[in-house]
Amino acid sequence: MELSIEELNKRFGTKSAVSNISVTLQPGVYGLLGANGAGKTTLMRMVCNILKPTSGRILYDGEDINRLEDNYRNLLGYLPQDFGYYPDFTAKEYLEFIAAVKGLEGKKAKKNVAQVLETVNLSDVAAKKIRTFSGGMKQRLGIAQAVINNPKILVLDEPTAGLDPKERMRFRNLIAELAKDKIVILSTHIVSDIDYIADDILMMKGGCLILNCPTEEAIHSMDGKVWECRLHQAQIDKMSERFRIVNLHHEAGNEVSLRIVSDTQPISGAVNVVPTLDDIYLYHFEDEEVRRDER
Ligand SMILES: Nc1ncnc2c1ncn2[C@@H]1O[C@H](COP(=O)(O)OP(=O)(O)OP(=O)(O)O)[C@@H](O)[C@H]1O
Repeated sequence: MELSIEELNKRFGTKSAVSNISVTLQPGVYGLLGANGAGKTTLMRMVCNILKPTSGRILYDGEDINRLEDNYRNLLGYLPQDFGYYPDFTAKEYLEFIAAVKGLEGKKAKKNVAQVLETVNLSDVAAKKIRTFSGGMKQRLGIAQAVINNPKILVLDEPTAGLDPKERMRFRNLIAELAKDKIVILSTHIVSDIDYIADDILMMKGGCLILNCPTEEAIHSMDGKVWECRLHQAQIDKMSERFRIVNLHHEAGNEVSLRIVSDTQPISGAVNVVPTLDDIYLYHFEDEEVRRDER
């Protein structure tokens, strides 16, 4: 199974939201990272064939997705950012409704509804109205509707927005479990959402794909660029003007320990440390709003 995105462009008037993206996806979890407005949603909507590209094409196993029509839709599961649910439906009613929309009927629909409720751990509350659900429960219901047809391609747009740390962890485990034999694309601007579960990192900036490689490789690309040092409180302002500070921790006696991303040693005495995904994000998005780990 292969999804090939070829020279994909999307313009809104004069605004280029997605610029010339080419990437081939195979089963695995792809973490789509980028700041707000980077073009993640636009790319995902094109992958789901909801939005037509200005130019370029997307092929599923060599066939243009436009030609596959309903067959392609049946392969897809999509959790949009603004996932709309019906507050007066129970979880079960809602999933039965989605199953019908997706063309599942009778016993098959019943079986799949029960199965996905189990998978997302909502069986106990299947008969409760969605309006009584917490944010995390609603997001899990969102995942359930996306996977009800056992899709080959699962597209999740900012699926952890509004979740508390415990829900985020549960969510990560759920995705890892669901990802088998699927192409999963998960967009986020929160690095920790994809830490551990993304096999590959796709990083977007200003509509362009600026990084496309296995997560391990992306992390190793930062080898020798992440530093730690201890400084006096009074030196911090100067350092933060000159360098990208990933982390800052106040120690005893007016000392501060700093984690810095820099191509060269920022200050004598600074030592190289093992990089993380957070460091990569900051390295590439120094000029933009940085929303890192919200654990
Ligand atoms: N329908 C539209 N009309 C005009 N401009 C649009 C439209 N949709 C998106 N854009 C613009 O395209 C750019 C990319 O938007 P997109 O929503 O894809 O980014 P994103 O990375 O998903 O950001 P976010 O995390 O905020 O959702 C933004 O500048 C946005 O304002």
